[in-house]
Amino acid sequence: MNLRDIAGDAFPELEDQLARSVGALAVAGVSSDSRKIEPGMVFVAVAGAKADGAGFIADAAARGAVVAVASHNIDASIPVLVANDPRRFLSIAASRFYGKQPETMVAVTGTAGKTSVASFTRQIWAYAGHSAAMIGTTGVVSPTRNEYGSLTTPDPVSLHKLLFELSNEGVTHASMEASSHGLDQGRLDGVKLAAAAFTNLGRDHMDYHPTVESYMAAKMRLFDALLPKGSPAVIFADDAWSQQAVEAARGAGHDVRTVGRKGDYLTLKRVEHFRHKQVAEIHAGDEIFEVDIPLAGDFQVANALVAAGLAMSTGVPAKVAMAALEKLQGASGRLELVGHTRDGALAYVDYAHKPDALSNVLESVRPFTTGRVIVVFGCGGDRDRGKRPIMGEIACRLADVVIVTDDNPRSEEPASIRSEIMAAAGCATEVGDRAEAIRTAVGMLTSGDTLIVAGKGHEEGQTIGSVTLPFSDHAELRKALEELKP
Ligand SMILES: CC(=O)N[C@H]1[C@@H](OP(=O)(O)OP(=O)(O)OC[C@H]2O[C@@H](n3ccc(=O)[nH]c3=O)[C@H](O)[C@@H]2O)O[C@H](CO)[C@@H](O)[C@@H]1O[C@H](C)C(=O)N[C@@H](C)C(=O)N[C@H](CCC(=O)O)C(=O)O
Ligand SMILES: Nc1ncnc2c1ncn2[C@@H]1O[C@H](COP(=O)(O)OP(=O)(O)OP(=O)(O)O)[C@@H](O)[C@H]1O
Ligand SMILES: N[C@H](CCC[C@H](N)C(=O)O)C(=O)O
Ligand SMILES: [Mg+2]
Repeated sequence: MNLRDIAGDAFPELEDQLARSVGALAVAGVSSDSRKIEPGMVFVAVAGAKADGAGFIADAAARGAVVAVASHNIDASIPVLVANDPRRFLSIAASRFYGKQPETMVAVTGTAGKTSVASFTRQIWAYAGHSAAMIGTTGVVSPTRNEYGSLTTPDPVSLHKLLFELSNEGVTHASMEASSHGLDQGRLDGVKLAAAAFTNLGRDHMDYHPTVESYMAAKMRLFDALLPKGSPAVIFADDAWSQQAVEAARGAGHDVRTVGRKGDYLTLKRVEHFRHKQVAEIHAGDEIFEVDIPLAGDFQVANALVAAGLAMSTGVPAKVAMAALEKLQGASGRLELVGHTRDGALAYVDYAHKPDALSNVLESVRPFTTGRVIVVFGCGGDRDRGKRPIMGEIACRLADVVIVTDDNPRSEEPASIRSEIMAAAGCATEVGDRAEAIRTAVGMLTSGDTLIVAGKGHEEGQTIGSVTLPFSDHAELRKALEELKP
């Protein structure tokens, strides 16, 4: 492949530059990280949060890059092409270089529920007989893979390499999470979407997005910049931001399909909560279904509806999608029942690490808790500080017992993170060591209580400073429950 081939016709500003001999250069790959450059590759210089890629062109050239792409002209030993938006160039070039992706791809955005929706969509497709994969916070799941991941939306080069591989492995359907960082940084540009979805909007990532409006605008890029005009846009109807999402999707010319109590594509008429399942009456056009969803938590019904909407919008009949909901497995660490005490108190791991998620999960378990709701949680270091007191207040308002502990303090002083939470959590006890906090909570459990260990979900480490030590809420919770048994 030559440079002209991987740029295609998406960059009018490059046409003259590519018409010269540089356009015919054979290209061995593309990367925005000079440390990953191998001979013959294109280096794309992007300005990031920590560094400016333009400062690494010399390093890339020394490692064998044949050409660089940047936002402005820079003197270098290799030709430098000037593109309006190097991040977009990176994504489009990666998609053209790898050239293949599963035929049916969907993406879901929203503050909470992305991983669950992506996972449920994969499960519904698989139930309908398709070879299906999901890509998200918990990693990659496909008929042949179950790999742990680090980013919710991978960087464009890793993403397109992965899509190429999945496609070669026979995967025809793939669902992915579109994080606001991913959308803002154009990581999904070049993915050919058949449908897209929105779950909800709450406070998150205020360290990255200056205002909630700009956070919403980043999410809406999924509809106004990525989804091809006229495609199905599945929108959860019962969130405070639903109407705005509907308007954004309609404005972009999409086929809007709302789901939820106020939904018109899938309408939730009634839901009964049981300890480990919920029975929902769902209307799909003229058809009425009574569905046993084998998961706890109101929010899982919302996620199941969004996933069913995506599956139906990509060809799965309503009847098959509804039958698949009865077989759903929760995504790892999302209100996941880990065990119980001898007298039946339940202990869950959950990934709530932002205010709305925490209030949702605490409210979800209340209906089936005859005793106390006990919560153990902390807040990550080097992340939005504003959410700390908000989460402290929510915990004390919605739980009966609150233990504040550490959750990936990263470069921050753990005690000062805890004290910012404690400032608004007068009811709480502070136990810094997370394993000890979990043991303390388990020791308090009596019949009818529910314990939620929130914030880390599927994570397998605790990052203190720059070191990540092995740590699993599941394992610590199981150990503590085991120790209790005589
Ligand atoms: C703030 C943020 O989103 N950073 C992401 C971003 O990095 P960046 O572009 O800002 O990079 P930078 O470190 O400033 O460097 C600028 C450029 O110089 C290059 N460089 C740097 C050093 C060098 O020697 N040579 C070189 O070429 C870098 O490769 C980069 O291209 O692009 C990188 C590649 O795509 C990501 O790995 C990186 O994720 C960091 C590790 C991260 O922690 N991101 C989190 C916040 C994130 O993206 N989270 C979301 C949402 C999570 C959720 O709520 O679900 C996610 O999608 O995971
Ligand atoms: N639809 C929803 N509404 C509100 N809260 C939810 C919803 N779905 C999930 N949650 C809460 O958010 C947590 C994370 O869920 P999930 O991993 O599916 O969301 P996510 O959007 O992928 O989150 P992240 O951005 O952290 O990857 C759950 O453990 C639960 O506490
Ligand atoms: N994708 C999110 C996950 C946060 C999970 C929580 N355990 C924390 O470390 O804050 C982030 O990196 O901000
Ligand atoms: Mg996720």
